[in-house]
Amino acid sequence: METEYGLVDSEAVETPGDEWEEIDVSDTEADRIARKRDREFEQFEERIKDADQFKVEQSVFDDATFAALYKLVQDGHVEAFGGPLSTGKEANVYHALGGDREVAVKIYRINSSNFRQMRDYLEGDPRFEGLGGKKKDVVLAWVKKEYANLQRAQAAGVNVPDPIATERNVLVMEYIGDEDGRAKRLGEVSIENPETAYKVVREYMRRLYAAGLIHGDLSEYNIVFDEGQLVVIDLGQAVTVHHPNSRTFLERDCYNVANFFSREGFEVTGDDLLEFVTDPDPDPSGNS
Ligand SMILES: Nc1ncnc2c1ncn2[C@@H]1O[C@H](COP(=O)(O)OP(=O)(O)OP(=O)(O)O)[C@@H](O)[C@H]1O
Repeated sequence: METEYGLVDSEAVETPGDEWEEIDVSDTEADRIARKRDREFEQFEERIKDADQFKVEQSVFDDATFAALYKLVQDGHVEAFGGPLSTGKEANVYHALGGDREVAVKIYRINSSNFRQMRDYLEGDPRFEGLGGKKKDVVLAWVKKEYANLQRAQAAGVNVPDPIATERNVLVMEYIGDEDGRAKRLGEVSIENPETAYKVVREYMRRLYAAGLIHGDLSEYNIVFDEGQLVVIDLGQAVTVHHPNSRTFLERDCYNVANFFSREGFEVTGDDLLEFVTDPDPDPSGNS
């Protein structure tokens, strides 16, 4: 069954009828179920490979990635895939229909991922102690880290996409955007009141830091504007305060954010922002 989204509807995977299955008397029920599942998976893989939005990418998605997508469909987290929202070096992000809402599906590439840099970002993180240097393990840990970071940020009161599920190298999260497309980045909109926006971002950074996390790549590119709200995205590289370079990452985030808002007409320095973010009891009325 074709859907407007492409065709990865689990319902659409034809279930073979008994008539074309030759029953081998030596088969156990478990064997038959396993064979049926294999066939359904093969059909799913063929359909997804043929879907327009994946055509250019099929060479980079290995069988294990298709199996992960299939599992997410079976578990009801994804019903049908839409088009790509972003095609990056490490991952592609696709729009999709979830069980009851629109979702964003971020698929990391195992092979072309810059896993050495990923490994560096995982260093010192008590959640991933003992992680070896194998490329696949690093990428899979990274996906789990991104999911855990979203959960932690959300619990700390930071507006981030709701994390929904992970499976191997795939992360499913809430889609931030509307029928016209993904939410615009802060750098793509004209900000009416930069001071208010700055204070929201500043408070998000403080909450994140108080929860032991530093975004590590925060700028106008990773903050989006959705229905009057600012939402922080891309928490994959966010590190815990235990990371040996956490202070450097925090300073960089503060300078990037402060420079952006200064360019937008609200004068603030990276040092002012750093002081606010690391102050356990800051004065919220302060302008810095
Ligand atoms: N939950 C989401 N809802 C809607 N769009 C999203 C979502 N997550 C990511 N995107 C879109 O995909 C783009 C890339 O996502 P993200 O920054 O998480 O991935 P990335 O691989 O780190 O990309 P980049 O290398 O460009 O930083 C975002 O800029 C945004 O446009």
